[in-house]
Amino acid sequence: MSKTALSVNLNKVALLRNSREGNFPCVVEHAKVCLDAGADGITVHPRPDQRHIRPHDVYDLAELVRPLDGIEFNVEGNPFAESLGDYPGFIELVEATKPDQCTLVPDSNDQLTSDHGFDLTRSGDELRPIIKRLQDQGIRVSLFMDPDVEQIKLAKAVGADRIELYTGPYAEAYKLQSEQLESIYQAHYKAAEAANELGLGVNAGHDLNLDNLDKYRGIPQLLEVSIGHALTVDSLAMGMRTAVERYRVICHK
Ligand SMILES: CC(=O)[C@@H](O)[C@H](O)COP(=O)(O)O
Ligand SMILES: NCC(=O)COP(=O)(O)O
Repeated sequence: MSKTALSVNLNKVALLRNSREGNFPCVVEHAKVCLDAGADGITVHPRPDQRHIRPHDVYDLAELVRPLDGIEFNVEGNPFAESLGDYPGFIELVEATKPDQCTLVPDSNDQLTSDHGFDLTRSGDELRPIIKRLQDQGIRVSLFMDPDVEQIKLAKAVGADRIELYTGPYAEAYKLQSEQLESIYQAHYKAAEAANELGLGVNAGHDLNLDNLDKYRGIPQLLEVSIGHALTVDSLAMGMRTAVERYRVICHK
């Protein structure tokens, strides 16, 4: 099994920082801790309401990661998110910071968190020029998708480089050890197989943790997982360096 890149999502470090004036905890300093501990990349999800990641975080992290060989910066968000206050609009922010990868996510501004993939039968035509516009600037484009083979075929048709499989329902089924766990896992397995056959890279994320990650690594040719919420909670108990090392061991075995 080839290694899976671990991209640490720092949204929740920013959430804690935003709960007081000032810059404590510092997002960039925690990115350095994660990278020193062996993370393969950093992910952020700048939302228009700036509940956690703010535009300057994206600039700061792009500057930190850019010179680091083999380390990637992944910026996730709603491609149709418009400017709001000093939030410049998602695509504008991505174009200004030029991350290695941009993961487009169909989130509305009022969502608590990301909870579904794209329906490309509805948004595919709108996404196609956005995908090309980012790719023309050297940015790899990934689409946040549910494990639906027909939708995965549309992701290829609109020109995506990769998909990110939304693992929320898998994580929930794993936590409950529900009867649906194996069927959900098989749906992800089949979606990844279809993506690989189409030449789409496979990423995954949302609610992955130290319990459910090992099983999920059985997904074929899983290139990257982005993990933030559970890893940050784990960091409260064991420290961020140890937490990242624990996730890295699973990702790289
Ligand atoms: C797309 C996804 O599942 C996560 O990348 C997302 O960043 C979670 O967003 P919150 O951290 O705002 O819940
Ligand atoms: N794309 C998933 C991500 O970046 C982090 O999701 P979570 O681990 O915070 O649920």
